[in-house]
Amino acid sequence: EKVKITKEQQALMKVVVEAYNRHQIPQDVAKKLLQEQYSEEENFLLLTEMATSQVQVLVEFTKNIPGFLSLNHEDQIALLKGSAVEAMFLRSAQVFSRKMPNGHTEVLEERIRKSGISEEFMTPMFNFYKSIGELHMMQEEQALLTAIAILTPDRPYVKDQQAVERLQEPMLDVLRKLCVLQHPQEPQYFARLLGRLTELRTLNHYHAEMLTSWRMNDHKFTPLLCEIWDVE
Ligand SMILES: CC(C)c1onc(-c2c(Cl)cccc2Cl)c1COc1ccc2cc(-c3cccc(C(=O)O)c3)sc2c1
Repeated sequence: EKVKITKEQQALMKVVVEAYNRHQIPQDVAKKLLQEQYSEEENFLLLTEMATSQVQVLVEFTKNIPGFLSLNHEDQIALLKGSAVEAMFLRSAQVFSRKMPNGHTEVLEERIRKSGISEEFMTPMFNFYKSIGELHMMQEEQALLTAIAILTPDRPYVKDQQAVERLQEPMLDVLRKLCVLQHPQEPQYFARLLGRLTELRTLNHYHAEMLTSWRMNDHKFTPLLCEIWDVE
């Protein structure tokens, strides 16, 4: 049957996409990736600064997701803590797939590869970046997929999962319709996007180990990252 995005679905998408585009890492912060030198220490410090800036951006974006601020306050925190790493993988993946004009892509890869992350995490991490790049996602899809990842009901410590489901479902609905309308030649496209969310869950586990090994080598994080990742 003819798929049609309703007026209210258009409005929901508009709010999410505008919030996604409005809240970005400040360009002077992103530009540092190109300027500073390349020691493992310098790479780690730069990536820590990017992640800290990204978490601030993520909090502002999340506050603009319709209904999020009406959730139970503890659940809001649980959703942010539970999705931060996934949202940052999605965000940094877009840097790779966007093929940044001013060489951010190579520089970011170089810095991630030389920041004290052990080899075993590089493969799954860069496989994910590659699989996102191959989707050539539109910004509407990126914004909605990030909102859907944040609104995952079964994160640890979420009390009212139904309330989160009620916010996530309309996002999934409009993303499904958008995929059908934008990728008519690829009926499985929506399923491929959701498959990325499953891949992100596995990256959470790798990331927890990355944090442990950084801490074992006495790497320091910022207070915001310590809070969101429950370290120190
Ligand atoms: C604490 C730090 C060492 C760390 O620990 N784990 C991770 C991580 C790594 Cl490695 C990979 C994936 C996820 C995480 Cl969470 C990180 C670094 O996380 C980040 C997070 C977001 C961004 C956005 C960027 C970026 C660049 C240019 C342009 C833009 C742009 O949006 O224009 C964004 S770089 C960047 C680095």
